[in-house]
Amino acid sequence: MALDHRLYGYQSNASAPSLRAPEPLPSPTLTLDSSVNTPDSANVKVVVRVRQFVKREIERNAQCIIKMDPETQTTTLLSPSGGDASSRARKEEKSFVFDKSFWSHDANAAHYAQQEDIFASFGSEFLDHNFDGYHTCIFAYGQTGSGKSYTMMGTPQQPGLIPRTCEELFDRIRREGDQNTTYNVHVSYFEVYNEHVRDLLVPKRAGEPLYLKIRESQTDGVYVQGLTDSPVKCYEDIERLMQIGDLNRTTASTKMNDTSSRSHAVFTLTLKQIQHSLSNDETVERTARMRLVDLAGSERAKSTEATGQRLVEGGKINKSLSTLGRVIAALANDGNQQKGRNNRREKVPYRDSVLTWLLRDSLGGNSKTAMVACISPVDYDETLSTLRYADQAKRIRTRAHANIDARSAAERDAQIQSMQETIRVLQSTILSSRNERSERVKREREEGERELEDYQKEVGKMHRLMEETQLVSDNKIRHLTAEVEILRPTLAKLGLENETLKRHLSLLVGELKNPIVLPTLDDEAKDFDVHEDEDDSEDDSGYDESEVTDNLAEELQAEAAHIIEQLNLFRRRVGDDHLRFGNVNTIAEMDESAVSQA
Ligand SMILES: Nc1ncnc2c1ncn2[C@@H]1O[C@H](COP(=O)(O)OP(=O)(O)OP(=O)(O)O)[C@@H](O)[C@H]1O
Repeated sequence: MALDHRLYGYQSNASAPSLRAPEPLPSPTLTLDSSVNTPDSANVKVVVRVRQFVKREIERNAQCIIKMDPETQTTTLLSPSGGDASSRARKEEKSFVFDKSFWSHDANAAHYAQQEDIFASFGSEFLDHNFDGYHTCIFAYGQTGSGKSYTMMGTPQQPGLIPRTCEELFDRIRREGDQNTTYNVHVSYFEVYNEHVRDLLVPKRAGEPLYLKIRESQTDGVYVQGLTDSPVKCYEDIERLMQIGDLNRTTASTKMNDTSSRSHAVFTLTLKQIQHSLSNDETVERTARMRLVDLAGSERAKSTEATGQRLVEGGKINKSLSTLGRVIAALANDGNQQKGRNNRREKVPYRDSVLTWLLRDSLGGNSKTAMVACISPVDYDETLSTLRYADQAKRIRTRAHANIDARSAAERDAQIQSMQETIRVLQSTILSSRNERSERVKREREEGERELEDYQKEVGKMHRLMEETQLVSDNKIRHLTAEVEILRPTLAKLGLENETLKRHLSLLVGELKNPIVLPTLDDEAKDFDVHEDEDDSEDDSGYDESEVTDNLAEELQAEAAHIIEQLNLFRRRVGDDHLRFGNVNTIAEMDESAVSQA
């Protein structure tokens, strides 16, 4: 698992009941391992899954033409029986080796792959990458009705990769997360339908559908403008959003599938881990984006018997999938020839479809990517086409790097300020272009609109940054308050021990200075002779007990002063954060209790 506890440990000596003052509380050292920012070049991981027969196939007594070898991970497409001699000759047996070949055809088979097996084989590994700060993408590809939605989303009884990834994400944060790190998770969900982007988290409205624009920026790459990006605190929040999204997704019944997805659906989780250091107020941010894509299925009009709207949809789906095919082929070829990046960018036809344009980074850039090729157990041609796609995808190499950013609290504040300034400039530009009444109005209006969009984006970013800063601060306050609470009994105990020792010492010093001498019988006999010599009776041993006890008292006082100094340090740190971010009640309470303890 990827969470590195060396970075997170925060030790407290509070439980050690000794007279030693506690060590200054160590803050975790935030270190950036330079190796994590070296791009990690790796091949796209490709797995294949064959589903069981569906009702219509059982009814027509279909024959399974897929064989899988769990040892070698080979998937074999068998030549179907029946048909004429020329078609049998054309449909010969073909074998392919993948990272995994999942046999989900026959539930009684020893190597039967359930939903949890798919997640365990790479969903979990991809989450490790996300916690390390890498972007990932898993996409399901295959003909209509081959099991893509079942694999990605699943059913309430048999949840697929998306719900399992989300649940495991929050489980890990709960199990392994630590108090020096703030975890911030956001979810977006959109579909590409007939080459248009629709936000699946916004309810469908009557009338004109609301399509979103695709834009590109230097800092954010290609993105969907105005897409809902909902903050989520727990798995139940995501579950609710998934339900909204699935209700909004465009599906229809076709001859090949009762609930056929008519769009490509892109579910994105963004995980931001902000790790803070109490000693220098620095933060290290790891930002990872997980894209989980359920593509629409390729389909043959002959098989689906689609007409009208369904036929148009099918055409668009096939067109974007064929662009995806060309992108995969170009990237695979590029991976083979090991050409430079600039060369790659020119050749790969990302811009030829909305889907490939949006997935550009996931397919050939900064992402660790996996493809699940879903196949039906019966259709030779469609399955061969899917297996060929998958075989090509194996050769694609992506170059992922960990998205890690270290900055001080001052830099965070400076960034917020600079954003405020950008927003101010954009606001005034928009206002002045609105007031302008020249012949260039149209062009300027368009520019104004673009500026307005930039403005809205900047405002959104600034809000996010402020929200994160607030979360980090709350976390630090919680952390420091907890430390003070842990130290409180030790401090009280030390105070008591200190008082008792002081009393003992003063008694001891008093006794040494004025010893009480009880008379003995001999003394009584000599009773009258000793008085004159009393003041001269000095100890000549050289060991001055009063000096030792004085030293001890000084040491104890110094330790007590050190403890008080530590407490004051806590108060100052907590005070700083409260001054910056508010919460007056708590600091007042802490001040009171700290003063009373001191
Ligand atoms: N591994 C599996 N085990 C059991 N049933 C499955 C499995 N895979 C798919 N199915 C069933 O097969 C049918 C088609 O699956 P699904 O809707 O996931 O296909 P799809 O590839 O998403 O199709 P489309 O591209 O048309 O949306 C569904 O009834 C689904 O429940």
